[in-house]
Amino acid sequence: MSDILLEARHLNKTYRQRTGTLGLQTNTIHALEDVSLQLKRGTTLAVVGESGSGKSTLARGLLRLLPLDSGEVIFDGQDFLALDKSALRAARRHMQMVFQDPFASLNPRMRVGEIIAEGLVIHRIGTPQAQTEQVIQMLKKVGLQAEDAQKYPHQFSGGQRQRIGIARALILQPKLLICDEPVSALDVSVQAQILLLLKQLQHEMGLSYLFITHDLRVVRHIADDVLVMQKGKVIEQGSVETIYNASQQKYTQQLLSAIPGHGLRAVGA
Ligand SMILES: Nc1ncnc2c1ncn2[C@@H]1O[C@H](COP(=O)(O)OP(=O)(O)OP(=O)(O)O)[C@@H](O)[C@H]1O
Repeated sequence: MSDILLEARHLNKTYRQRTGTLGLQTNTIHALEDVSLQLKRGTTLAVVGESGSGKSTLARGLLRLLPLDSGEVIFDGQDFLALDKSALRAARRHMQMVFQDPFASLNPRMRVGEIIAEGLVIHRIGTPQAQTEQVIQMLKKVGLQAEDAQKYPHQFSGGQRQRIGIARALILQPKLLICDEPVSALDVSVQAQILLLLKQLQHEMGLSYLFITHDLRVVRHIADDVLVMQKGKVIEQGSVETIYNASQQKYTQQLLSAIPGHGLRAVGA
């Protein structure tokens, strides 16, 4: 078994936008240009870049939630983009996503227990009783309580709602978790708790994370490796230490300089 869980090779994606008063002209946006990456099992790869750099397009392309123009995605040894419908459904069980806004991504009319159990129900895993037990175990794992299964999302704080989002994503025991700005909507003290929880769960469950963020402060706490994107291109990649201590790129240095305490050390160097 390869120690690489996810590999992307030369991904490209363009969007066409209608412009002009009558919308008769078109403008091509290169959202991904020759993007390649490798995520090692049990580790975290952070994808960093400012707004519009292509991070969400990359996440959605990797999951086949949007079609890519070209490139290859190898997930757990399989040519992911070539899988037929039933093989894709089976593989999707092993890749789950945690979203930025835990309120918008949780159905307000469903009880928390039902939200977390949904993956088990869709994939017809276990009896209703076994599903209930698994949901309760998962609630405890993410720092919530069994009684919380009966409540609705609006009864929780932002941080607790993100715990629910994480429980929902992990109930199927996936191999890969794609986290799309999972702490950006939270207060700084709550961010730290959620990052700590993600780290503990990674260790306990042997998870691999692709962690998308615009915030290099967060990266330092969670990532092993970092990939920096600008305007659809990978401009730098390496271990978190290399990127923090010896970034070669002005753009990365500028992102770093926005971190309080990191200073302007390297900018313009
Ligand atoms: N459906 C779409 N149609 C046209 N252009 C799009 C579409 N989705 C994204 N884009 C453009 O593609 C580029 C990359 O967008 P993307 O959302 O992937 O970046 P991002 O780094 O995730 O940004 P953010 O942090 O703001 O979400 C941007 O220029 C964006 O305007």
